Amino acid sequence: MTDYKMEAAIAASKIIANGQTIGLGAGTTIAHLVKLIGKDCKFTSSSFNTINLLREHGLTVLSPSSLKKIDIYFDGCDQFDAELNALKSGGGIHTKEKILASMADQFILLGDAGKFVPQLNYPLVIEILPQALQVVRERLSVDFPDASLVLRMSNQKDGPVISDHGNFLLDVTFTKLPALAGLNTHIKMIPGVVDHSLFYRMAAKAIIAGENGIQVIMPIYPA
Ligand SMILES: O=C(CO)[C@H](O)[C@H](O)COP(=O)(O)O
Repeated sequence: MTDYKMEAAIAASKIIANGQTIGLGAGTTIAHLVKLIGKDCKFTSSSFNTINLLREHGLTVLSPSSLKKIDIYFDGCDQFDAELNALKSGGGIHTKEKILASMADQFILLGDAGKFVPQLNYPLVIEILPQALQVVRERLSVDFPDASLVLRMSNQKDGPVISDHGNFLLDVTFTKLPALAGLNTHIKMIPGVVDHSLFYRMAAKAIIAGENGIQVIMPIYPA
């Protein structure tokens, strides 16, 4: 059976040029890409696992805090739509991922064709300062009364998952995702919210692989 994530990673590896600074996110498609890299580049990553993999492959890893910009940021996602709005909820590291995506000349989404959906319907995750959990929950339950709000719990220890920044993660499932432009700013403006997992109109292109081969998708914004 064809490994479509590997196919997408192979296509992505051909874009990388010697001397570039490359940012990498998390997940299985990115792990394939790390194994394929044959260029003399510098790397940075938002992911503990990806950093370890880069080091195992003898690649140069820089701290994101030492950089102002990067040439390309490649990352997977849970879902994306025709505007290349992406939900990156599962990994719980969207805050760092969004910073790297914003630093890149090009943010390129990678994955199998199943990630491309007509309408996003995956849960949104919100990173919240612990002291603001109750007030943010209350605000969300008033503003989005139909949404289910679930504090992400650890299955490896007692208590909630703690983010890389010492915060909580709240998974928000909407019956229907509200209009994305408004949702993007509305959630971000709630005091106590660090960031949410909707990457609104940030990606420059998506490279996906499926039954029809490799597709490079550019964002289409309505007039
Ligand atoms: O955004 C993410 C998690 O929130 C990851 O990048 C995504 O899940 C990776 O997917 P895959 O393992 O299919 O490459």
